Amino acid sequence: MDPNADEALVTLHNAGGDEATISLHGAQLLSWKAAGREQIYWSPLSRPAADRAVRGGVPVCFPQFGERGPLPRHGLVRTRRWEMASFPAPHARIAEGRWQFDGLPATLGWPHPFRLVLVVRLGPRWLELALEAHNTGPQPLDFTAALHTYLAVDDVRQASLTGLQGLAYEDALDGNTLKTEKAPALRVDGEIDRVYRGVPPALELRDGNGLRRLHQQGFADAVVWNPGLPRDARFADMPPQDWTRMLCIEAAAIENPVSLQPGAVWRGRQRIELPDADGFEPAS
Ligand SMILES: O=P(O)(O)OC[C@H]1O[C@@H](O)[C@H](O)[C@@H](O)[C@@H]1O
Repeated sequence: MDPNADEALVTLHNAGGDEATISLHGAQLLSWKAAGREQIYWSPLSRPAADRAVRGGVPVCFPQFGERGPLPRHGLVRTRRWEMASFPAPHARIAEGRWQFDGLPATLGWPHPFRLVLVVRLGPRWLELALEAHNTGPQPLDFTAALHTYLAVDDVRQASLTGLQGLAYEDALDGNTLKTEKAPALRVDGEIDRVYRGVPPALELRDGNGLRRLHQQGFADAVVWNPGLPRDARFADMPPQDWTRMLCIEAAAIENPVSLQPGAVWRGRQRIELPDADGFEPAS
């Protein structure tokens, strides 16, 4: 990698031949190749640049999810350069890399100092992103956060997501009205933007290429988002027809913001598994 480039990329390789690529720009995972295919959507029109978010991959949203506060949408860290804190050993059974961001009031214009650490672990047919937030300041730190995962699907209209039935969700397309999910398997055939509360530890996404199981810990909520056929300039960074090729399933802490005391650490993670793929070994 060119260590001076804002978007400098690092690729993790594990012994089973899986790969994951992460950019220093936002510590954003851009690609995960496993079981012979790309598992993550990344827009071919997106270009990482200082102060610009990248459409696709796994943006880290912190310390504000969406527009639920005074900060830019999805917070302060997805558009900043992170540092690589430890490099992966080549071709280990589980490849691991660690990225770090120090949020300083002088550079962010936000009064609460913090440190974020993102650990990416690439196992046999699974990928885990673990986020740590450290309150390095003298006051309590309140935040919302998400791992905004864009999953690649062959056609979202043929996909189904199970595990949400019976959960309360906020429907952003209906003024954040609180509703209850009735569908045993959620199907997406256009725009959707929901925050599901109190999600179970595993959701299952099925599409023409098989099953992906999504585990989350530390994050109580899950966002399900797809823009449908994009209607405004905000999505100029994505080919319009690509809405069928992606579905965001985001591990999130939104409904109950996290309150961290000085010196305390919060941890949340999302793991995506391909349990039916050859070579799958569950995480230990
Ligand atoms: O275009 P952005 O800033 O990356 O946001 C994309 C989407 O992110 C989702 O998490 C939100 O629920 C949506 O409301 C939002 O449109």
